[in-house]
Amino acid sequence: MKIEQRIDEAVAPLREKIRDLELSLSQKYPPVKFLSEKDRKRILITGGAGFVGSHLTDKLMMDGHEVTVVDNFFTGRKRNVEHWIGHENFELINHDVVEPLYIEVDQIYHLASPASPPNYMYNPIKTLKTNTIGTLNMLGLAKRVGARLLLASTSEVYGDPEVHPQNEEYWGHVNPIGPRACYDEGKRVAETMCYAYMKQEGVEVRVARIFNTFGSRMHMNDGRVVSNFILQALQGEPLTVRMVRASVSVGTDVMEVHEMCSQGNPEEHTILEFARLIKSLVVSRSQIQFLPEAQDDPQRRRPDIRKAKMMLGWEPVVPLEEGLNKTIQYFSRELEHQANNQYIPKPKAARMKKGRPRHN
Ligand SMILES: O=C(O)[C@H]1O[C@H](OP(=O)(O)OP(=O)(O)OC[C@H]2O[C@@H](n3ccc(=O)[nH]c3=O)[C@H](O)[C@@H]2O)[C@H](O)[C@@H](O)[C@@H]1O
Repeated sequence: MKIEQRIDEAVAPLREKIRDLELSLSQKYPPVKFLSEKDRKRILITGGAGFVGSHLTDKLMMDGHEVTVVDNFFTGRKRNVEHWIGHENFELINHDVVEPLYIEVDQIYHLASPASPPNYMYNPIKTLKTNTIGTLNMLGLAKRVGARLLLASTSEVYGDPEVHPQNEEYWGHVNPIGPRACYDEGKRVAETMCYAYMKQEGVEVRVARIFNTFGSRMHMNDGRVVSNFILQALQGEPLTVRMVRASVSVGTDVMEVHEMCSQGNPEEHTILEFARLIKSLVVSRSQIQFLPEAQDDPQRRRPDIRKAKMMLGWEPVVPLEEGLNKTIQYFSRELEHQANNQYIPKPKAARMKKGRPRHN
């Protein structure tokens, strides 16, 4: 290898570092409203570096509040909130909610938990601990400091529903020992804990049962249907259809919730329709591949959002195709980012003298 080429290779990572440094020095934050001391809240978001949590962080920061994000980065990523790092209203703490947390806050948005089936099934005991011990810790904090707490729950509390569409009065149909139980039952007991703290200790609680979501900042390995299909279509791989049931979306709407509400897009589509739609939006040549159904996979789900509409005036505002197109753009950029980063020369292993390595 020529000497110039070797120098170039050695200097490339330094160039990259200088560029990052320059970027961080010239960093401008998104515009933030000014709130008086009286209106400004100190808000804790557990799981605030995740897909839904980071969008909520943006909304509350831009509204002018002080936001503390707590994340253990199992599925969350620093990249999702890096545009706020250094802002005087923002703090990022690497912490696992399974351990107690002692801080002063006015409101808690408790979102910490893996949410996609592959992620929550990866370590079911940890998923249970996060949703039970983690929720107890956050409710304990809410009680101590007099904060209001919102729990991000899930339509999975309905299990494989026998009632369609699902409203808040339906108690659900969950297999308590099946592969999804760590999440379904974990969230069910988390809801139970919220209402016990409300009744016994007077803690103000809110519960949002969020249905299947997709949007920017989803992890590439999330494994939920929309991100899987988009990535497969973009990479020309077969779209893996396991089920022909209904699914729903909330795009990236940030929701305001009071009391208990089911929230999602009541527009219902089969999984095959999603596969075909995504394939055509991506203009992909991918095939559609039919796989066997997963165990305990719910047959149909659709939220009845009448209560959310009546009490909060909430309804989804992002049309399906618009949400899908934005998500497609996001994943295309992610794939590009990944491909570009592959060209950065990896640091070479330290050269060793010939002979056996010594261990001191
Ligand atoms: O629906 C919900 O309420 C819940 O959505 C997800 O659960 P799920 O809908 O099972 O998530 P997906 O993995 O996106 O599955 C949706 C459907 O698509 C199918 N699917 C998934 C992935 C895939 O590659 N192919 C495929 O056909 C699944 O078998 C399933 O029938 C999350 O686990 C929950 O956090 C969320 O609340």
